[in-house]
Amino acid sequence: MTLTPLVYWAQRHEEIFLRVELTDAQNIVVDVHENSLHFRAQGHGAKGQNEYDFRLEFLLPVKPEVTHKSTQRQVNITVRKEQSGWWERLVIQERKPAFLAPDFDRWLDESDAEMEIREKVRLNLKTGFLFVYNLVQFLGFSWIFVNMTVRLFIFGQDSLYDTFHTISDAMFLCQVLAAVEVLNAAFGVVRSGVVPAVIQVVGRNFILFIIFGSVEEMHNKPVVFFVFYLWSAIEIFRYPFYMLACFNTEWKTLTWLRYTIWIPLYPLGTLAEAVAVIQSIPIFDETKLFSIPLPKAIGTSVSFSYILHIYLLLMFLGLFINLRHLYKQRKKRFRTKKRKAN
Ligand SMILES: CCCCCCCCCCCCC[C@@H](O)CC(=O)SCCNC(=O)CCNC(=O)[C@H](O)C(C)(C)COP(=O)(O)OP(=O)(O)OC[C@H]1O[C@@H](n2cnc3c(N)ncnc32)[C@H](O)[C@@H]1OP(=O)(O)O
Repeated sequence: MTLTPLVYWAQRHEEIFLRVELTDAQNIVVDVHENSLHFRAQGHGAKGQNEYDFRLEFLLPVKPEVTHKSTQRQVNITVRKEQSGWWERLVIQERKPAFLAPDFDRWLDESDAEMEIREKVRLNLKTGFLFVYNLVQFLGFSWIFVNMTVRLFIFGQDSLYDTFHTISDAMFLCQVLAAVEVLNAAFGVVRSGVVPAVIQVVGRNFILFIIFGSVEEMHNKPVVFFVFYLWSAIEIFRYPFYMLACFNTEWKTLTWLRYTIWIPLYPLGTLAEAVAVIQSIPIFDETKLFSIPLPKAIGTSVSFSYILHIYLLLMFLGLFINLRHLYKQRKKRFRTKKRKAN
């Protein structure tokens, strides 16, 4: 005897979902023809182990291709609508068949489904934007790192003296773009802390634009090489890690590198930046660049080097905040991974 199983349904603008209440279904046949669907299978349904069968005459045309997946408890069928849109009911007859009921687990009304579409579009746009941003930064920092490495091999120590002239344009571009990371954190585009991102971006750009960019005497100092090399050494791992994260993918070695090599690089990078600041102090004193003029009664001007002394203190505060942040991120990442593995 052929029986009818219970069938639950829900829809989206593009597709129809059917859930057939049959456990351990076998020999499943689902035929879709113009407006109709015919299902046949053996399994355990409301009337025990038997052959179950049903037919639906859809309200509007559907595409002939159909996908179905059988789990231990049910058979899930997805049918694609011929034209995107919202159906006022599933079947052509106004009285719905007795075996058919709404699938409240998947049920959305039209406005909820539209919101779901908008959310999907928003997510796709966000992923696309982040992927392109990370790709551009990866290419920029890779160019910097490879260029500096090749020049070091070819010109040896001499290459330390002309880093600014050969690399600074690319570094300016990458570091200006890095301001996006502060905005991403501030507007919740990514789950980063705003304070660590501000410290990172403002800290580096201060060194790049004020200490190196505006003081010509700093351009041919070897410290530029060390600062640029240490900055780019982390970024050639960090950005590809983010690129994979955009697609919820990861490569274990890359994840390990992203969350580990900051341990030596961050203190070394801060040290190199501090050396640059210290080397620039006498130059600022001498040239009076950026000095703050005072009223005649008090004196001539306050040298920018006072600000630099304060900045040196801020650097170590910033270093502490970001080391703590990176340590927490590392612990969170590897703890979650271990838990998932157990
Ligand atoms: C206004 C007052 C300013 C005062 C300034 C004072 C100056 C202080 C100076 C301090 C010294 C600075 C020294 C420094 O410049 C030296 C160096 O950089 S040396 C080189 C070594 N450096 C590093 O290793 C640091 C590299 N930078 C970073 O790691 C980040 O910039 C940092 C903000 C420090 C941390 O990153 P974040 O908070 O984003 O952590 P995660 O990477 O774990 O990300 C969290 C989650 O967000 C996702 N995410 C983040 N960004 C993206 C992206 N672009 N695309 C896609 N996804 C992204 C990420 O996947 C994580 O997701 P989940 O939680 O799901 O895993």
